[in-house]
Amino acid sequence: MSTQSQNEVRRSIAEARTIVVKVGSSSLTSSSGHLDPVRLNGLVSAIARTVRMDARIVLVSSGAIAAGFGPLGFDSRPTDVATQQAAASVGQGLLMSQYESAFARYGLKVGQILITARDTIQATQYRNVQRTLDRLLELGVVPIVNENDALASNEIRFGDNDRLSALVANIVRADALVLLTDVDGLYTAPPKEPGSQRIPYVPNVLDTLENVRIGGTGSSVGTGGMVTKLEAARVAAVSGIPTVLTKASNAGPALMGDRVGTVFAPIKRRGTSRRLWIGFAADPRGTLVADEGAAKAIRGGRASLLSAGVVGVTGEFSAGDPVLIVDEQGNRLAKGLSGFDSEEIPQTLGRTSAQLRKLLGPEYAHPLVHRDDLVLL
Ligand SMILES: Nc1ncnc2c1ncn2[C@@H]1O[C@H](COP(=O)(O)OP(=O)(O)O)[C@@H](O)[C@H]1O
Ligand SMILES: N[C@@H](CCC(=O)OP(=O)(O)O)C(=O)O
Repeated sequence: MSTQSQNEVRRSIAEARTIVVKVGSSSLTSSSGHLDPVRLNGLVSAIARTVRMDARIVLVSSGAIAAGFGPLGFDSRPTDVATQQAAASVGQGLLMSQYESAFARYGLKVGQILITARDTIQATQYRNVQRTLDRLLELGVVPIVNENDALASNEIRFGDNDRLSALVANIVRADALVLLTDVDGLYTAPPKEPGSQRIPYVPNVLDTLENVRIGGTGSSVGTGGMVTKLEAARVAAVSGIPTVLTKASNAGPALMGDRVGTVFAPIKRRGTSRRLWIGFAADPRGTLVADEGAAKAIRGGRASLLSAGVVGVTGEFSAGDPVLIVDEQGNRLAKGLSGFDSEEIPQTLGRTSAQLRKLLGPEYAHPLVHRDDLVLL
């Protein structure tokens, strides 16, 4: 895919039909960390204007914990997981109630979707989330997504909503991702540092960003800082989706394609939702080790992984489960869906399809990972 100019990327955002807008806690709260209705209303007004111009918007909104800790009598955002979960449980309803009345002023309905990381990992759940989001959009509803903080277990929590928003952009096959935060884009260093400058355009977010220093959160309420926003922009870029990162008060101009914030160009053409799930969301259940020849074929693209080129297997999984494919040095090559149960694999290793047919029967004469089920990393 040839590199697009900044203007082209901004125009594609202005013309996007389906857009995922992510807003961070720091953009919805006052300096004391409590939910700020003025900021929330400003965002809703920008989104409503875009929806009126026939766009479909999914809003990924943080802010449940921020909305909940005040009513529970805490002075500041809690730091332990159990109290954060309790605050999110109280705050999520309050957050939705504010969104519901703010969008109602523009005649728009909202629908709440709370997602855990597991919902993006398991294929059936992923499709379920996809079906609900698609239907809400068809019905003209603005889906409002947050991580299901009250239930998310600590080990596999997103924690921030940045990466979740990039996965949601994949799920709804979005044309653009808009990341709204408390700074106007990516800077050459954390913006509080004197001399740091905004970077208006990143043509390839996979390149090392030379002379850019990325730091964590700048507020007492934000979670991932710039690190997770860049991860989100990377996932979007390799999924064929352009991203604009800017401050929440610039939501309107960003959605119009104006030169605010930082835009990240898409790098690859958009894959199918299923391949994107395999590549980004699926949690590998085991590992297959490819020999030198197979590793080369896989790196070249469009090759299946045959049992003849596999020298090792670890993990317990069933046919259809996601697996990681590595070379003999342990370098990650690809993710794919296994064609066999893990316990069937040892007897197939090193054998050609003809040998498998003869030794084990015709049902074994197929690739270990078919190329349609394989995504390069
Ligand atoms: N190079 C950088 N450019 C811009 N912001 C940066 C950079 N490094 C760190 N940051 C910090 O990232 C913060 C935004 O992330 P975060 O606080 O998690 O916000 P949100 O709540 O919107 O997710 C900014 O306030 C800023 O202090
Ligand atoms: N899901 C949490 C969001 C956690 C968080 O602070 O995320 P972010 O502001 O996007 O870095 C909440 O609603 O409070």
